[in-house]
This record gives sequence, structure tokens and C-alpha cells, in this order.
Amino acid sequence: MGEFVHEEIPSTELDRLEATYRPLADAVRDLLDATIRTTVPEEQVRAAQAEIEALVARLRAEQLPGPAGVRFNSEARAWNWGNAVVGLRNAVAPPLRIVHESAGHAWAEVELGAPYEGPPGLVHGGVSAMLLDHLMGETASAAFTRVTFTGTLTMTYRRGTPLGPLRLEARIDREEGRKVWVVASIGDADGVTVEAEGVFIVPAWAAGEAARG
Ligand SMILES: CCCCCCCCCCCC(=O)SCCNC(=O)CCNC(=O)[C@H](O)C(C)(C)COP(=O)(O)OP(=O)(O)OC[C@H]1O[C@@H](n2cnc3c(N)ncnc32)[C@H](O)[C@@H]1OP(=O)(O)O
Repeated sequence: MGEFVHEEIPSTELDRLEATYRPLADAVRDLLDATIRTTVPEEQVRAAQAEIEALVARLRAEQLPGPAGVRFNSEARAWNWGNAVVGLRNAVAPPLRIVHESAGHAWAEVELGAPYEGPPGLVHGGVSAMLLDHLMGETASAAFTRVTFTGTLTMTYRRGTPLGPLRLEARIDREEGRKVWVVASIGDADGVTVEAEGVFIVPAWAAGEAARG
């Protein structure tokens, strides 16, 4: 497995770093969209590619040896900048901004564009599952008071989910020992498009005091 790393960066410094990296990732998200949708002449495409390759070389001059992992400091701040769903520095992530309404109830609003397309004009079913999986996992963690991993995830696609503004919602349904059942949905302005039910498990290796009883 990857890493949960204790790294003692003060939260004020993290805020400063995030203010630097967030616009970088936003620019790369825009690049993803532009790469899909551009209709400029081919020589322009080739020129853009050369500039992008030069930028990649500049960024790679110093880099981590592997993925970003999950890091935390002693001020109870955790950051997972590379996460596929919420990663602030991951241009593949929308990123989802999750609101924990209470321990066991969370939601997010997001606008999905061209990079998330499956059927024409509709969100890819795997993307819906990915976003819900993460939202449900955070919900099962009861506002980050325990670690939970997806055990089983069941998706029901009621109708196509249009690209554009969407709302995701998740709640803990019930718990039994280390097992947490979570129900969730995605919806557009006309109502629910996708429903999900999942069993999230506090792994045996992580079953400390917060997870017992
Ligand atoms: C603070 C930071 C927060 C951070 C919060 C961040 C949220 C991130 C959200 C991302 C969510 C993900 O994608 S997580 C990544 C995708 N998921 C994974 O990679 C998980 C891979 N699988 C595993 O690591 C493991 O198999 C576990 C953890 C699922 C279970 O291992 P274990 O802990 O050894 O389980 P074990 O003792 O055998 O079983 C415990 C109980 O769970 C049941 N059980 C076991 N596996 C499953 C299963 N797949 N589906 C259903 N039920 C299962 C057993 O029957 C048993 O029930 P009984 O006999 O007690 O009744």
C-alpha cells in the first residue's frame, strides 16, 4: 500500500502552497478541455505540443519519486493533493469539494465537462462510480474520525447523467462492527440519475479506539 506520511508543514504554509498549486492545476484542467475541443490548424496543434513538452520538462526538474500519498501534520490537517477525486493538484480530479454536513452526511456540487464524457453528452458511468465511491468513503469515515476502505459498491444507473451542474449526496445508512453501509446519489436539476449503495470497512489494521464498539 502507499503512504500515510506525517510531514510537519505548518497549516499556514500549506495554505500558501495551495494558493500556488490550485491555479496551476486549474490551468491544466483547462488544457485537458482545450485538448479535446480545439479545432485550430494542425501546425498550431504541433506547436502547442512542443510548448507543453517544454513545460513538463521544467516541472519535472524536481519532483517526488512516486505518487503524492496522504500527508498530515500535528495540527490535524491532512492533505491528499494527488487524489483522483478531490486532489487539489490533480487535473484529472474535478476536484470535488465535499461539505461534511455532519458525521455521516456529506454532499458536493460539481460541474462536469468534456473530459468526463462517456455516452455523447453524458457522464461516463465509471466517473459517476469514482466520484460516488470517494464521497461515500469520506462519509463512512464519519468526518475523518476513522479510516474506511470500499468493500463492495453497487451502482444503479436510473437514467443518463448529463454533463453540466450536478449534486452528489451520501449518508451512513447503518453500521455493524467494522462495516459501514452508505447510500448515495447523483442528481441534476430534474432529479436523481444514479443511486449507489456501498459497504465500507474499517480495515483490521486500522481498527483503533475510534473504530471499536
Ligand atoms: C482519516 C482519513 C480518512 C480518509 C477518508 C478517505 C476516503 C477515501 C475514499 C476512497 C474509497 C476507496 O476507493 S478505497 C480503495 C478501494 N478499496 C480497496 O482497495 C479495499 C481493498 N480491500 C481491503 O483492503 C480489505 O479487503 C478490506 C479493508 C475491505 C477488508 O479487510 P479486513 O479488515 O481484513 O476484513 P475482514 O476482517 O476479513 O472482514 C471484516 C468484515 O467485513 C466483511 N468484508 C470484508 N471484505 C468485504 C468486502 N469486500 N465487501 C463486503 N464486506 C466485506 C467481512 O465479511 C467481515 O464481516 P463480519 O464477519 O465482521 O460480519
